[in-house]
Amino acid sequence: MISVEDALDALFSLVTPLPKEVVALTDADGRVLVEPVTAKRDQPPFAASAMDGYAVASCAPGETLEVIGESAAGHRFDGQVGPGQAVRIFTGAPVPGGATRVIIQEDTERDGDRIRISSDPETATHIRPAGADFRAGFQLDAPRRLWPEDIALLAALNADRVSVSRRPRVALISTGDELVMPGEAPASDQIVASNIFGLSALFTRAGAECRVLPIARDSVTALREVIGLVDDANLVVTIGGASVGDHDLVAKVAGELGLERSFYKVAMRPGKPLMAGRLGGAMMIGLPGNPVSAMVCGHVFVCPVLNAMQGLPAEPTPLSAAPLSKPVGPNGPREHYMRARWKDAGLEIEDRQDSSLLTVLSGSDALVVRPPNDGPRAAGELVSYLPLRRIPSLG
Ligand SMILES: Nc1nc2c(c(=O)[nH]1)N[C@H]1C(S)=C(S)[C@@H](COP(=O)(O)OP(=O)(O)OC[C@H]3O[C@@H](n4cnc5c(N)ncnc54)[C@H](O)[C@@H]3O)O[C@H]1N2
Ligand code: MOO
Repeated sequence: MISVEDALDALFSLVTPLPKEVVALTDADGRVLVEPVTAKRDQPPFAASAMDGYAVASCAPGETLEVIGESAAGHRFDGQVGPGQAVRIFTGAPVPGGATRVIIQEDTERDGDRIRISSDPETATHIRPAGADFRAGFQLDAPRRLWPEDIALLAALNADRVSVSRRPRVALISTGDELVMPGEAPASDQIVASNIFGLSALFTRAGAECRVLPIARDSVTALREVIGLVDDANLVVTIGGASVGDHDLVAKVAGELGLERSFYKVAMRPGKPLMAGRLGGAMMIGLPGNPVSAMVCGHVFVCPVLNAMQGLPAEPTPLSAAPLSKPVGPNGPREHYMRARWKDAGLEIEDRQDSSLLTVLSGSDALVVRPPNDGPRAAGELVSYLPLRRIPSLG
């Protein structure tokens, strides 16, 4: 058995980065930008008003000024504003020459073409200088995964098309006589295949294009046939059949088909019977069948591999630190990824850690990572964790 760290290194050494492609900005969310994008002009391109009000050269509390024109967003006022004068202005409009500040309209009283400044106007200038957001030459660096906020920035940079990594093509294969697809009627000794759907959702979020192949039944012929359906995948992920039972055929069949095995078995919990190698032109990762094991390995191994394929740095999924809200006993010899949820400003490790419990995983906020042979930990002690849910605004 090798450590999680060594397994990740071995996986990264099997990765071939994918070529780039150009996509419309509307298709770029979640993709990995591989070429930097540079601003060709300042934003805002002119000094702009931050408020609705009046642009003035100067004014004193209680003074009366003459309104000589209007500057609206998209319609600048071309003249100059001088002492004793004001230009009606709206949020986002260019500030006219000569103006030093914008008086918000709440601090004025309008009477025909004159305004009277209140006795106590706000002192802020309410002017956004040209280039306050970015200057011509500003660069959005690559490689980076594009989030909605980056898409907004790219649009502001006037990029309608961007260079991103091609999506890794992932073929997902479930194995087992006991499995039926969701929606089908299971026999009394069958269950519904769940892993591929969770994994496919996870990998799609990691930028992959997933193809779910038919379930491979527990026979050499069936498994060979389904593996034969993999055509242009960059990564083949099998689920189940990885352990030592009589019906666990993945290692045997993949070996017969020419798998150059990199490693088998990792000192972690859950996820011990993980296998990886190169099969023809693709990388192969054999995940354990237990649903929680498969998902945990998806987070710990497959997502970093997909990131590296897309040109991101070959790095483990970053961990954070938080206090425990309840004590936990000592850990065994394998690195343990324990399901936990936020409680009382800390992480509470779930009592039930069996790797078949999807209800526990689905209700968890984090995987607390316990190093091999870690001692007991008291409430309040800091532990490392891998966050499972990252965007609170999405629920
Ligand atoms: N004698 C030993 N037995 C086991 C060991 C061991 O070291 N020695 N390791 C255990 C561990 S740890 C795990 S994890 C499992 C992994 O087994 P496999 O990868 O061979 O998986 P299966 O036996 O095919 O299935 C395990 C479990 O998961 C269910 N399953 C499988 N595929 C799916 C799917 N797509 N969706 C939902 N559920 C699935 C399957 O029905 C089984 O219940 O081995 C232990 N045994
Ligand atoms: O270690 Mo196995 O991956 O369930 O629980």
